[in-house]
Amino acid sequence: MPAARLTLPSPAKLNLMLHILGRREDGYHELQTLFQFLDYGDEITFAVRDDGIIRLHTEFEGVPHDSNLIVKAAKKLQAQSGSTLGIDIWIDKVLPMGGGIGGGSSNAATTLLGLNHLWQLGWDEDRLAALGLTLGADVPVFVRGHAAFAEGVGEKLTPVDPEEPWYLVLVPQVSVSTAEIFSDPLLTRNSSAIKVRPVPKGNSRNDCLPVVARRYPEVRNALNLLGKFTEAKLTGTGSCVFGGFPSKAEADKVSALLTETLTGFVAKGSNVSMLHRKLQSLL
Ligand SMILES: C[C@@](CO)(OP(=O)(O)O)[C@H](O)COP(=O)(O)OP(=O)(O)OC[C@H]1O[C@@H](n2ccc(N)nc2=O)[C@H](O)[C@@H]1O
Ligand SMILES: Nc1ncnc2c1ncn2[C@@H]1O[C@H](COP(=O)(O)OP(=O)(O)O)[C@@H](O)[C@H]1O
Repeated sequence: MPAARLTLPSPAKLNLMLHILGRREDGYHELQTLFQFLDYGDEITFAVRDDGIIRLHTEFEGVPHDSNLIVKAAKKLQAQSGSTLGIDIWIDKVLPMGGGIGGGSSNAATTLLGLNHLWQLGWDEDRLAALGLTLGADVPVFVRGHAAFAEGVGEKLTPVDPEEPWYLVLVPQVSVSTAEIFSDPLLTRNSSAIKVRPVPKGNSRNDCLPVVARRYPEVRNALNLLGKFTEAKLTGTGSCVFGGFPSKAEADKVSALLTETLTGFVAKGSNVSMLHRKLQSLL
């Protein structure tokens, strides 16, 4: 019998590269991207209720209760599994919203995996990932929990094991709308598909970067500042900017210089999500 209460991590992700290959008829874009997790994220606490009610107790600025991806994920799982149980949920939110580090998608995945465990549904990862995709393109990789090369709109995943450096992630104080970037006429949408695996070196660009940097001076500034110390990259559609370092000490050193004027954090890259490491430890 699993415990009726559980606290689980909800890690961030980085897109180590992101190429846009084209636009589908439904308006969504065909991508090739490399996802890696960070050992850094939110913490979500779940407590089972026996009356079927789903309630998120933590308020989010600008996100109504029923639009929150945590609530949406819980309601979909309850409806599709036929469970009569409910859940109380609290979140310690540290991940910036609209930062391209996947906080909302990660929260949805942690909810799906946490409730699968607490409600004893016995769903396998394929089923949870398929449900997750209906909530957002990035949810499946968080459900699977392994760094991955992603294709399609992000749902075709091949596990990969890139290096796991320490990262300094800068958080410009702007929220970038993914839909806005993907509808910009200046976006490059014709990168050729990479056919060989693993992705050859020299393919680390993010096709969204020129459009995001043009629209957001705060992002441009972060790229310029970090670029003085290491290759500075954009994750997803931004706003976060990151660079890799061989040790925590080196990342901390640059962080101390830059975070005088910019918000940021240092975290280790990880090919196995800390959510999955925690779930493994419960078995
Ligand atoms: C591009 C990525 C890379 O990780 O950006 P970030 O959001 O993380 O920055 C993601 O795949 C984003 O996934 P996600 O944030 O879940 O996007 P969704 O909510 O599914 O889509 C938001 C909107 O972006 C556009 N969109 C999104 C994904 C995609 N492959 N093509 C698109 O054109 C669509 O207009 C869609 O309505
Ligand atoms: N639990 C949640 N955490 C974060 N954002 C959420 C959540 N639920 C809904 N959202 C909405 O999703 C948007 C994108 O959030 P997020 O996933 O954090 O950014 P990104 O896709 O840029 O990494 C937010 O601006 C917010 O309106």
